[in-house]
Amino acid sequence: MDGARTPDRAAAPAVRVDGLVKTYPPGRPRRGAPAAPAVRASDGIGLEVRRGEIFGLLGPNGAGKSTLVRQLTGLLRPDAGTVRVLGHDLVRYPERAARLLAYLGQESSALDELTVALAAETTARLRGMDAGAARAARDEVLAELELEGLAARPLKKLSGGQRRLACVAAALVGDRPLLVLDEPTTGMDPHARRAVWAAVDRRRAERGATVLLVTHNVIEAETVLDRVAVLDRGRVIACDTPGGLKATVGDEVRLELVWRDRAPLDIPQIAALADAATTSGRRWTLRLAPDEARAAVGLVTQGPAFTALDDFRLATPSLEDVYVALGGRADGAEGLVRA
Ligand SMILES: Nc1ncnc2c1ncn2[C@@H]1O[C@H](COP(=O)(O)OP(=O)(O)OP(=O)(O)O)[C@@H](O)[C@H]1O
Repeated sequence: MDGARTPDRAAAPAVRVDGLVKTYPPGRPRRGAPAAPAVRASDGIGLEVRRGEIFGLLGPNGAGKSTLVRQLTGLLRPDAGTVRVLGHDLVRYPERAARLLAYLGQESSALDELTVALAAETTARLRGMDAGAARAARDEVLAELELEGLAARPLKKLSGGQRRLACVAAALVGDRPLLVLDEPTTGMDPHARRAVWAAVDRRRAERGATVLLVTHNVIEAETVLDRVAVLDRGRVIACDTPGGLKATVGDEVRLELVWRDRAPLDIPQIAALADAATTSGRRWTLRLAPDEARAAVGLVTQGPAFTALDDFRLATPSLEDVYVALGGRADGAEGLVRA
């Protein structure tokens, strides 16, 4: 057996990936359309996720996030490279994934015919719980995600956000040590989103679970993640804490000014600021060192400049700024959706 005698499995990281390569083969030409070229969706990926982390995979559409997690969960075989989950080699033994991790994919139509309650209970049974424990786990997760009112409804008759929430509930039963969640909050309202993040965090805090989260929602990523890997064209182009990544763009501060009518350029200091600003109608955006930003805020919040000012906002760089600074495709940056 692989690693049955491996003494250090207990100390192994939650996930360890080395040299992962996956190329989708070219498609066949179809009537009138040329053959689709081969796509190298994982291009030598190396990653380590520590136990107990909430670790994010961030990147634009088509960056290779889902391809990566499908290899991490034993669903897709890499062309080359290794995947170890809690010390288990999932390329050699993909069948072990089922007891090591819970995976919530982008599509989850498998549960469509079941009611919300049965989806959670059946998943718990499939994860090895006896009937009584499965019912208890079902009741607990439905209460936690405030789904009791929908318990008897089939998933296929729910709204998109409700359906997604029911799928999250099913993914969370059975206490798997690793939760792999691909865009779990898609389509959910803020209340449901908060319930999901609280439930995820509880599993980490109370049960020591590790969470690997795929997202392109920048705001969400900044608030919930311990560390984040930025993917672009099948490669990890950065991996750090959100704060560490933001530090890579320096300690610049973004200052946005919105003028009531037009900027008071007759004030010399404002005219000087204009040179450094990117303007869009009445809106100016400035990237400044913290002391310059402080001085600029002082300038525009008093006297005649203040009279001309409609609004201002001071912000530290976002992960979106980082992504662009790291050289992510300009078109890809549009894939980073704000909440
Ligand atoms: N089954 C497939 N056959 C061929 N190419 C594929 C297949 N699945 C994905 N791809 C291609 O592989 C690349 C990576 O896709 P993937 O779905 O992993 O990206 P992603 O980062 O998850 O994107 P999104 O944010 O849109 O979900 C893309 O160029 C995509 O078109």
